[in-house]
Amino acid sequence: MRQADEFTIKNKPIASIDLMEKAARSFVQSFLRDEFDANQRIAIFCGKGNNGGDGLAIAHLLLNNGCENVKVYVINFSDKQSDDFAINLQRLDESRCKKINVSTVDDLKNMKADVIIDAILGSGLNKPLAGDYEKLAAFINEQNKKVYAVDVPTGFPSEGIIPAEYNGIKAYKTICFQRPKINFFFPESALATQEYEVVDIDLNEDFIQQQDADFYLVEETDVRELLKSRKLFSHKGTYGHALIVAGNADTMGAALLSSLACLHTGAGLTTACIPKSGLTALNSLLPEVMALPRDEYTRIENPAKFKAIAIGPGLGVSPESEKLLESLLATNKPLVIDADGLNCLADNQTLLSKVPKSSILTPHMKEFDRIFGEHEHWWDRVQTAKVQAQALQIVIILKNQFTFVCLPDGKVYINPTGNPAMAQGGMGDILTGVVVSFLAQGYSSAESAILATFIHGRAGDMLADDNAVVTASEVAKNMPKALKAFQ
Ligand SMILES: NC(=O)C1=CN([C@@H]2O[C@H](COP(=O)(O)OP(=O)(O)OC[C@H]3O[C@@H](n4cnc5c(N)ncnc54)[C@H](O)[C@@H]3O)[C@@H](O)[C@H]2O)[C@@H](O)CC1
Repeated sequence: MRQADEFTIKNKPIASIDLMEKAARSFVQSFLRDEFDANQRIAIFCGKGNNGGDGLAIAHLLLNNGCENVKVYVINFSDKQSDDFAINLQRLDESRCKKINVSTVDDLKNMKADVIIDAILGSGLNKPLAGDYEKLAAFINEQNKKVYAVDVPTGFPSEGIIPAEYNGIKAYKTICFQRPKINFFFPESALATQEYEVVDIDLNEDFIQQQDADFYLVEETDVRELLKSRKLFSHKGTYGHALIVAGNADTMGAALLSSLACLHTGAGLTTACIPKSGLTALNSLLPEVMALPRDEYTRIENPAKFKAIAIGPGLGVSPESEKLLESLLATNKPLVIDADGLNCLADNQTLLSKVPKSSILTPHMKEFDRIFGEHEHWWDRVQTAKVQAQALQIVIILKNQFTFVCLPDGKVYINPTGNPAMAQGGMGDILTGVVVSFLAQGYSSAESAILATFIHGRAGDMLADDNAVVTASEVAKNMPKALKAFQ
């Protein structure tokens, strides 16, 4: 973003102070949509860098928009100030805005506010808060008022490890500029902001798109570009045969859910390899799905006849499961490995090096740590996933509210769809069904992983518009609708 700021300033042409003004205007537009009440007391805390400069411009704009009770608190903990902060301070001094200089937190004894705007430190944060800054953050948090953070809450790192003992400002909402910060996608960000909104500040989009980056946010346009529509004269053979090796006597539901999702995302044929005890359930609930009955001696004969194979949901961890997995690994054909398939890898790490290239692993946090080691911070976990995807030349779908799809070339795609209404058992099983379905239809492993996570979350989002909780089978059955929206 910093490079984009510089590029925009050099090439647009736009002076940095005007870019700051544009950022402030975008912030105010969003803030007033949420909070407009001309009588509210609004306290704006401004540091002396560009984040503070934004805060000063915001004060000006709020006054011009009818907010009469705006007070600016200039945080004077350092002598350093940015040029644009100085320009905006001069402008503010010439206005009727009330301004208070804060040299220590004690200067805030009489501070009263209904809403607080945090423009103390932004993306320039280069070390954890300490001393007066830490005290100030604690003071603001203690006010128990709605805090709107400008670009990023003070003390919250935009990238890198988020300390478990977070001591920065706890924002009600963060209004950030042009792109979300990577760290907003980690669960630890809930410590710093309840929500965030991204506002456009007219940075040069072509430049941003051209940048080589490690992290990409998947957008609807990407999905639209990747998804192919079903063709005239096509038949079931066109869309591939998927095999799902899953289920056990007491976890047959996982196999059924995976198969259901595979079916509803368009694989030409779906076969479920399940224990004999599940055949009645499969035949009565999913008549379109074929069965390959399994006992402890079963090996998949002629795996080459399947276009794509998934193994793991509800499979159980046992020597038989491990042997079955090992036999599939030996085919050297990319596999989708989930749940107990992953647990077998964790139990027998020698299998990891045998995972065929372009296979797709779909672990949640615990499964991931069982295989690749404990991680205290999500930032580190994602870095490990990135490194392992490259080292093993596989795709790792690291599941979370925002799922990270780590590709063999080192790129990480962040999936923005999905919601807490989907936090229920079986959701992972259906994701596996969607991934193997796309793989069977001829998409590459990377494409299958990106498309599956997006469509899976989107199908859930559509249902969550009208429902507080959505079940895995409902999400699976909503896949055709989610897909149709992209045709
Ligand atoms: N042209 C631009 O660069 C734009 C920048 N914008 C704003 O500028 C912000 C970034 O501004 P700056 O780079 O000036 O940095 P900040 O305003 O975030 O921070 C100011 C200075 O604080 C110091 N600092 C860092 N960590 C500290 C700590 N823990 N304790 C005490 N001091 C610390 C650093 O020396 C840093 O340069 C963005 O977050 C955004 O709000 C927007 O106005 C959009 C345009």
